[in-house]
Amino acid sequence: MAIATNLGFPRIGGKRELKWLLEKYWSGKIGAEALLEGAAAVREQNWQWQAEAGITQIPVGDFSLYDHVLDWAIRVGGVPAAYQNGKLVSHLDRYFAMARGTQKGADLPAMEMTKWFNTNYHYIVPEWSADQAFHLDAAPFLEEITAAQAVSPDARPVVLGPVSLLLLGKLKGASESPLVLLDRLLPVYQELLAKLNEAGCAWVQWDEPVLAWDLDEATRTALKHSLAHLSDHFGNLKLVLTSYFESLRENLPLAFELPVAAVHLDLVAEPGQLEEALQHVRAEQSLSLGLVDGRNVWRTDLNRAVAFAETAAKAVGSERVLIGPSCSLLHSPVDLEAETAIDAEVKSWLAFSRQKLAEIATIVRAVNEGRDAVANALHQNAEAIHTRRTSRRTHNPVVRDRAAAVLPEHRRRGTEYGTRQSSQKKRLKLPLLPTTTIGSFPQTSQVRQARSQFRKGELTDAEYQRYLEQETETCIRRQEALGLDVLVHGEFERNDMVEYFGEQLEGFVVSKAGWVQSYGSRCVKPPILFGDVQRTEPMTVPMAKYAQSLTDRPVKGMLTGPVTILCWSFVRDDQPRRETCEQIALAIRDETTDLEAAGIGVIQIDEPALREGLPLRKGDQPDYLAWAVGAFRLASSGVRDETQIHTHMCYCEFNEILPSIACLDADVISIETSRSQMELLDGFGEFDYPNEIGPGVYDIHSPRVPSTQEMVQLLTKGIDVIPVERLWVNPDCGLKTRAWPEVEASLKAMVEAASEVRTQLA
Ligand SMILES: CN1c2c(nc(N)[nH]c2=O)NC[C@@H]1CNc1ccc(C(=O)N[C@@H](CCC(=O)N[C@@H](CCC(=O)N[C@@H](CCC(=O)O)C(=O)O)C(=O)O)C(=O)O)cc1
Ligand SMILES: N[C@@H](CCS)C(=O)O
Ligand SMILES: [Zn+2]
Repeated sequence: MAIATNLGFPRIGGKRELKWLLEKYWSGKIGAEALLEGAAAVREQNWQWQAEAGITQIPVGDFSLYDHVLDWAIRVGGVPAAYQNGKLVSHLDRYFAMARGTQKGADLPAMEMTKWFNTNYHYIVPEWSADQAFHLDAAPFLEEITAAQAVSPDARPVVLGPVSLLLLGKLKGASESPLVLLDRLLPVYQELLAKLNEAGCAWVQWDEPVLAWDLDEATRTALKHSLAHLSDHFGNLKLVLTSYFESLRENLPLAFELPVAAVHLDLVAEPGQLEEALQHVRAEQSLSLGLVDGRNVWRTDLNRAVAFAETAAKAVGSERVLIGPSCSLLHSPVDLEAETAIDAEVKSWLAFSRQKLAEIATIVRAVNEGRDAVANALHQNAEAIHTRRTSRRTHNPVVRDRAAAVLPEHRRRGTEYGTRQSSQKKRLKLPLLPTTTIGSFPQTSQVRQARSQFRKGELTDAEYQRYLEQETETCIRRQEALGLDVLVHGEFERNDMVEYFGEQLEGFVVSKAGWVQSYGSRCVKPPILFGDVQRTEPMTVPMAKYAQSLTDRPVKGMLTGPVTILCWSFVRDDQPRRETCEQIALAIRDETTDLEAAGIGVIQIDEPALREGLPLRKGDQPDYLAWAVGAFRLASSGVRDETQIHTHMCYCEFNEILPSIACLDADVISIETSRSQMELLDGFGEFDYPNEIGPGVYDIHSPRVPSTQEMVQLLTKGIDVIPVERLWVNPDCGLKTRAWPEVEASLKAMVEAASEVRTQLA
């Protein structure tokens, strides 16, 4: 009998219960007990939903109060020395100090956060030390297992394997790989396996997501070594080795060689790997088939999925087949049933997490009981798949003709950067080291509430517009008073920098409650890109014009770039991403040229997700970079020389893609650098980045107000690397998550720092 499994469920809760609990706890409105009780209720609900849907092996340990990588760092004793501070009294104080920093009692920054593979989820980067000692700290995990077993006896613990855990972290103060710590870490995993045996677990999900990467010999050896070493301690446990987001490719033979009871295949990333897996699966091994897309929202083609499952079952026997999603459902919204406003036709094409569970159960029944047992479900599914495939809404000839007519000159500015720079200098008349910000200003609860009231009809369109204009005007006046050189309108009208555009572009629908965790309590609601994309009217021009009408200083037009809109949306899977990106680029190009025509002289096109979209395998990267850069250039190059194009990037290591960043040919790029004390900028210097750069001089992720002097030092460092006439002064990223008092204080210090450095240079 094939088994229904799941690799992980969204932890934020159907109504973002965990978000509200966390934020209340952080603001002191509730205590630890209420937080933990509330979190346990969300976890329990998740298990119930999964069990009711017919999932036998429900995951346990996938839930987290903030981040599962942080949980595992702590479970193996990886609390950096600074956080072993006696002033952090409780386990929770320490946990959240590591996740978010603290200024209560101890003064500690947050640990580094970065992207989880190629997703928009961010994890906390474990910090290992050369003298790292490990010990098992898994009591809460074991308690969770007991609680899950009460819901479903075959609950399956999710363990982040030792090789991935080490490699996802950084070994501080050493140039060696964190894998040098592996032998010290393995006894902790050995102890954990003993506890899982004691708990009566049968299967364990052994996540080694690094298998999705190109692996060097050291990592391959580490995987072999770790599992060979631990296999003596498996006892009754059966390990399913899991990786996701990519096919296993050349790592596939290695995965099946390892002493594991099953290997998981992300068959959404690459269906073709099933055939190869059937060649390598050993007689005693099972196959875990990731047939339901865990990170997108489309209904699974069940007839096709069942055919795959049947092929596997025929080859190895259905008792050796596990069926599940391609990856954890962490990256999917919770429940499509909550969506009462999505267009009925599009809704019939969608499946969120709860619907995906039902799909898994249907595939399993089809394999175990025969297709007839689920004939209705298969029939309905086939109809939905057919209407989606043939709908006119997914094929707009006007859009397709326009995309087909794009010529190389549409991706080139009229002249070289040097010529443009002099036209822009003449027009903008900016001082040396111009100061600016990245776009958003605080999204206060009043701003969000006004939007919420407008949506509920409690504010009229005119009232809401007036409110937004007032906020914008206040923001402009504050920037003028601070003495910033290039202003922004503040983005008060935007719920999110991608969803806002999804709401306005044809080819998208937006959900009401399709939240996905981005980091900690912060969530995003990716718009759903189902069809051909077209702009029906200007999206940002009226607000940009209004903001510019308030001041003599230049106000930057603010757009999100095509690659970022693509990466942060749920994107159609019926055509190559490059084609979809090209359509978005054309829509943004229209907006760019309309902003220019409206008199906006500086236009920023944000591309913070350019790096995130990079394929995990090196061999696939050049192709992606070529079309992604091409899309940005298509979006940005329809303007005249004197119109200055900015771009912005954050949350990533840029150095490996520097040549592509230079190819974007933006006149100015602002980048996140302050957390690395401008180290990132060294790459730009060494590479001899040709255009202007604004390295972030302060970290916007923390409420801490930086001093003028520290920013003077950072700028001085910047001048060592980049010619001063090409340097800009700005924060790391937008200020939407911050509060006004700290924003004003920080920007005041930033403007002072720029002016002090100008004086030093005069
Ligand atoms: C730059 N980042 C972004 C990423 N991805 C995006 N799609 N967008 C990004 O900006 N990835 C990388 C980073 C991740 N960073 C962040 C930072 C901040 C957030 C965030 O603050 N998210 C908000 C939700 C934002 C939103 O869409 N809000 C809506 C709905 C607001 C809401 O909940 N309204 C309540 C009432 C609120 C009240 O009364 O106060 C309601 O309707 O019930 C809006 O503004 O209209 C969050 O809260 O998590 C995300 C990623
Ligand atoms: N313009 C956006 C970019 C965030 S990456 C902002 O300022 O929030
Ligand atoms: Zn940013």
